Amino acid sequence: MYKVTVIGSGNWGSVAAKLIASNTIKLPSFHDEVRMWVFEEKLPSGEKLTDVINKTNENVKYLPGVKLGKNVVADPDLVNAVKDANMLVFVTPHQFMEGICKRLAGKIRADAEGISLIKGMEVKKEGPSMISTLITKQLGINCSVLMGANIANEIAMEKFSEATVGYNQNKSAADRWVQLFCTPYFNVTSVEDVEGVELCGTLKNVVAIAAGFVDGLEMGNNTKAAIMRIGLKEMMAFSKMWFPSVKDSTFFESCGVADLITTCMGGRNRKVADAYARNGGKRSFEELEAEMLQGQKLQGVLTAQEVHEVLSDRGWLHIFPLFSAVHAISIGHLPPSAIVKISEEKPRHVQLLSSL
Ligand SMILES: NC(=O)c1ccc[n+]([C@@H]2O[C@H](COP(=O)([O-])OP(=O)(O)OC[C@H]3O[C@@H](n4cnc5c(N)ncnc54)[C@H](O)[C@@H]3O)[C@@H](O)[C@H]2O)c1
Ligand SMILES: O=P(O)(O)OC[C@H](O)CO
Repeated sequence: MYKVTVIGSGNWGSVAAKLIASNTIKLPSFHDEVRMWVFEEKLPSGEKLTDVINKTNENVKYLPGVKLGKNVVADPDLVNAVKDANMLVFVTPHQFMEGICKRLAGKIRADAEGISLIKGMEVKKEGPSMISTLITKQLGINCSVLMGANIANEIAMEKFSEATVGYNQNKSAADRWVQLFCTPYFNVTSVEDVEGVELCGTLKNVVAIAAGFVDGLEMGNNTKAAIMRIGLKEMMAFSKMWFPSVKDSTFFESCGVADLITTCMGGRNRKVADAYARNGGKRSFEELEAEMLQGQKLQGVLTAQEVHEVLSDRGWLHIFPLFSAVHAISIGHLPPSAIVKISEEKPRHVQLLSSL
């Protein structure tokens, strides 16, 4: 029997728990109960978020108005939440994963399998390191990934979308994850390319920030399409430079071009970057994030910084003018309008990218 714990309970974490719970209750090889670890916090009412989720079956802070399923049990104790589980679903903002893995090391079942829904990476001396790698190294478990064109609120309303599971070798684990997540409105397929899938999900957040700048400057659809096209080229080039095994075909799955489109049209990174540009860069991302997202977290600004670190370390910044501009603008070194200045570098940029 398989027992599932979801580690994380933000906007996407809550929707993931709902999707999974709708399946575990029907599939005989899974325990009905889905445990969801909650980073505990007090609500303005003075009540604890975990208590309210368990009382109302709703994550009133991160996914208000949506029932999670009676078989979802919120648990504020991380170690207790994972102790019986052999299928671990990781879905927190990426900056918290190092600490979470440290707390989980030695505390999980020996036969556990993991899947990461987290869009983000870490910076190591040798270059970018993916969150699935962090999980595998720190916890000693196999870790697949699930990414896609997945704005959580739309999936919570059961509107049709697709996602991609990325796996390395372990196809039977991938099949089990597909079975666990698939519903009539959430169509999941798998590809043997963990890094490719995870890099798509991670890097599209940087392009989404660029798309938000374009919207905030009211530059129109053609400019936004150009930014998305250049962004996709940089995503592919960056991925293949660091991970040569990444497959071109992965970029045409839901995790690739489809996620890039949805995130540049309707995501949180786009929304906050739009506000940043409208304010002429005078209000920081931190301030806008806190005001506009009410506890939800942006990943794009931090990822742009991480991308900048690994590229500058290698002297490769000039090959990635869009990624570089997003970072420089988001820390206030360039004005938002600099996002289209990359076109001036076009001949060199195109030449460099096509030589990769
Ligand atoms: N929301 C979406 O539409 C969506 C869709 C696909 C993927 N994702 C990805 O899923 C991941 C999780 O995003 P989300 O939308 O579920 O979260 P979120 O941004 O909605 O919420 C932030 C979460 O972080 C928690 N948190 C705050 N401080 C913490 C700490 N110190 N330690 C641990 N947790 C802390 C909060 O309790 C909350 O659960 C991210 O990588 C995101 O890119 C999100
Ligand atoms: O709202 P964002 O910008 O974090 O994007 C959400 C998802 O990643 C879209 O697939």
